[in-house]
Amino acid sequence: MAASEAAGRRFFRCACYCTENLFLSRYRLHVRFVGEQQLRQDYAQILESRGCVTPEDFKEVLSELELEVQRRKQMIQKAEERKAIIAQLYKPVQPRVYTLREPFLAPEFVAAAKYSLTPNANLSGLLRYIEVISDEKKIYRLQIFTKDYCRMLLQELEHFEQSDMPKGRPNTMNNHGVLLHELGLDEPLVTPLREQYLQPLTALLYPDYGGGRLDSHRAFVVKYSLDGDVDLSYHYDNAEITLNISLGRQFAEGNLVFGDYYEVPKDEMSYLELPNLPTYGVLHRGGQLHGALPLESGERWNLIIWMRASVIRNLMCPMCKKPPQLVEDEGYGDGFTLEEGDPQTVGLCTLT
Ligand SMILES: O=C(O)CCC(=O)C(=O)O
Ligand SMILES: [Fe+2]
Repeated sequence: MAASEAAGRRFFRCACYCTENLFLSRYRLHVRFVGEQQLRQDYAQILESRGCVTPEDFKEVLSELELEVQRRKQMIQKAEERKAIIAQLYKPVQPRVYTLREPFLAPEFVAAAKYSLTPNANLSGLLRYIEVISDEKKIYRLQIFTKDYCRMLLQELEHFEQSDMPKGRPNTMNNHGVLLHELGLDEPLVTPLREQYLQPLTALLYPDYGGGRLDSHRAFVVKYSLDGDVDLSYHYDNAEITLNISLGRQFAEGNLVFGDYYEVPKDEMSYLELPNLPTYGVLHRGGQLHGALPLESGERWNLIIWMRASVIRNLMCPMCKKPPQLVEDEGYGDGFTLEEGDPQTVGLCTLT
């Protein structure tokens, strides 16, 4: 895919990527960071309450944040370099998994998508095919892949993980996993999955959240193990709608936890715990607060698809909650678009 183009359109990210939602894993805190003074002013108290007490502790936080900002600024260029190297040198062990075929999908999922495409399809009709986990939280579950496909995909992902290919981090909070677009799985696999099978469902399930107007995504696999990431802090996603598919392997615990939608005041939080069922996917709104409890044994691999609708996010970036300040990016970027006649100016990302 040419830089900044996907299906003939250009996608962008929001400039807040370099200043907002920086995650300090040691203190389990997301912060905004533009400089030392602002950091002290905004976070000294909460950081102290979480154990950042000595001047050295604070210095460490500062250098960690400066490093992360540098990483983010260079990310676009690095991602393009990695993609080019992988395309040229990586030899898949399971080439079949790269191109979506209907037999890879669970029959109920195919039936739900086919039903949703019929002229009189409606929500109550669709709910005959999928499980409602929470009506109020709008969380749904259904089998997505066959067992065989999950096994083949895991074999491919593990082969890639063990190869000496360059690898990016799946997101700002997970350290272990695979970015699907870097591996070349976007165009032949995730895009048709989203367009032909997922969007018919999300159009009925989430009409007010862009479910019928999805036009890009970011897909990645997260891996949890006792010697890597074991859990995931509470957060919301940079997505309108998320699909989280459990791929396996053998594991104990590591349940997902869902709280309320991000706009709901904190003292009213209600929690829902959900085990990971291999081959099944959980659909939720990106703004639904969630996290993952600690894994107790084994390895847990989940495929996460952050689905995006530019018509929604162009009005407000879900991360900084302001109109997006557009910055050039590669591929689907973070899903923002610039429509013709749009008065917004485009900032160029400073690659330092
Ligand atoms: O651990 C999981 O399965 C959830 C991952 C997740 O929420 C995310 O990557 O946004
Ligand atoms: Fe998430």
